[in-house]
Amino acid sequence: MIPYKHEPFTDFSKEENNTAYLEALKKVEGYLGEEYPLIIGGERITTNDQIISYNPANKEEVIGSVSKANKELAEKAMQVADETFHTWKKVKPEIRADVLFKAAAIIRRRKHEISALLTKEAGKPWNEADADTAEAIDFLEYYGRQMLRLKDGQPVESRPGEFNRYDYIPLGVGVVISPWNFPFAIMAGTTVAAVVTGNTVLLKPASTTPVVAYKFVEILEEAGLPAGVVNYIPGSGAEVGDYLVDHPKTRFISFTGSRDVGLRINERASKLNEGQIWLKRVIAEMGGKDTIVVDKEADLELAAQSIVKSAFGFSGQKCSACSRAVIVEDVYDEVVARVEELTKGLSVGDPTDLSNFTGPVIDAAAFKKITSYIEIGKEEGRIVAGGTADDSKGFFVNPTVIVDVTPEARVMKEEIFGPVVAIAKAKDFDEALAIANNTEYGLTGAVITKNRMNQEKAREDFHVGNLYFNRGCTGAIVGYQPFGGFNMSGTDSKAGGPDYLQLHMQAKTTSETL
Ligand SMILES: NC(=O)c1ccc[n+]([C@@H]2O[C@H](COP(=O)([O-])OP(=O)(O)OC[C@H]3O[C@@H](n4cnc5c(N)ncnc54)[C@H](O)[C@@H]3O)[C@@H](O)[C@H]2O)c1
Ligand SMILES: N[C@@H](CCC=O)C(=O)O
Repeated sequence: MIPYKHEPFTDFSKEENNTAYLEALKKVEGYLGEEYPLIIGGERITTNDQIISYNPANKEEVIGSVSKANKELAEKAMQVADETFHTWKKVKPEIRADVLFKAAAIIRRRKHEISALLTKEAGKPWNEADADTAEAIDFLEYYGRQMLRLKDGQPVESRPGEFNRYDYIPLGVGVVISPWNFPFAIMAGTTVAAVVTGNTVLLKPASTTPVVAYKFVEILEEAGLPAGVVNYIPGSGAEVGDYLVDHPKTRFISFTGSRDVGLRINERASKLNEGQIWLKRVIAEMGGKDTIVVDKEADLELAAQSIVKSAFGFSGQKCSACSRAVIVEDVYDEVVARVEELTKGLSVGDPTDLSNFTGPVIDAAAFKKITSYIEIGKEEGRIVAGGTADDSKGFFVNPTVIVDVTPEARVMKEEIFGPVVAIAKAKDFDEALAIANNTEYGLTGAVITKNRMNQEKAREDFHVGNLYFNRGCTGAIVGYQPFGGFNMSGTDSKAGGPDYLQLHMQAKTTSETL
């Protein structure tokens, strides 16, 4: 087994990669508008009620129509997953891991096609789509290897005349609920973590990006995953989501999405339903209001570049995005001026065109929410770049910089999830850190400083799950920067980290008297 190493990103300045991506876009365009059934126990089920997936850069373009599960079909999927659990849990961990390695190999071969589908379905620019696909490969390779490490449990002590063991066994049926913003990586990572540990899965992808999730389930089948281990059941969060979260046979829920839905799931999952004989486990990765702090002793060009890239990459639609910057007053004007200049140089447009830095936001609801926050920002601060939007063809919002806001401003405290960054001034580094900590979230943060003492202060006191020094606050790599946050950012489950798989298993102690 070769050691884990993360999947390299594609260099699109190379002619051959550029050509390959354009060909992949053509391939995807060749299958736009197709219909996709549910997959329950390997059976394809087509429903009259359909979810239509649109291209957010071109509202007229249908990516695909996907059958929509209702409560009855969710119940059928639950029965299948529950039955399949009894056979899948007996399959050796090595074989389960092999399915992941094979799936990684298939995705590697179809890498640009998957990424091109992300460009069309989620509006991801080439580099962002490429990173999403690479991260999915990383999850498969990393979790496969982690399972091989954990398959014989952990060592414990034994006294003379005694043989003690500490093993991990699977939990049961897991409901995996994934978001649209990493529609391949997070959907795939959360699914395979559950699968490789011996559980069966009901996969409910986000309704705006269900087609790429269907392609993933097909890849798992091709890799040899038995029918019924992963069941593909797109549907309404309110109907299918609530039904499965409440279901007495649900053993755990792996959710990634917004704070409000995460809280709802956590609350419902805590209630005992008739026939339920366990406490449901909830893994919840939720929102963020992530800050880059700029110290007075800092590389100011690096600071501005980091803010702009982390705020506006994929139109700020990352839980890790820099949606607030706090800059020490000595360097405030200089950094703000450079952020303004860089932002004004960004091009926004159809992400199929490599020359556009960023594309649309995901849908009409996101467009409305983000533009209404821009209006709030006009009252709370001063807009120095962007502030405009256009939804005539797709949902385009220009990267927006709001400066001179107070730490208590709504644009400084609430997750906007779009290309909007709010900037506040602090009198010194300590005040900057206090402002950075004044949200209910605690996901990512970055500090740009050359002052070692301030860096160490931040290492201790900046209360976020992922803290970065002298770089931006997005782009965690599986196995290198395990990802997850504190407080309202979720259960800090650290996807892509050494403790993640254990969340999908329970430990069993056996003790034999010799
Ligand atoms: N912390 C992380 O790792 C992480 C990663 C990606 C995204 N996010 C967060 O996700 C959010 C954006 O994603 P989104 O808009 O898809 O989030 P969302 O909460 O609207 O939806 C997430 C998923 O939950 C489902 N859902 C909705 N209502 C439900 C219910 N009542 N019961 C069960 N499921 C339900 C949706 O259909 C979707 O599949 C942002 O807040 C972002 O910060 C967090
Ligand atoms: N893991 C990603 C963010 C995932 C949430 O949107 C990052 O580190 O940028």
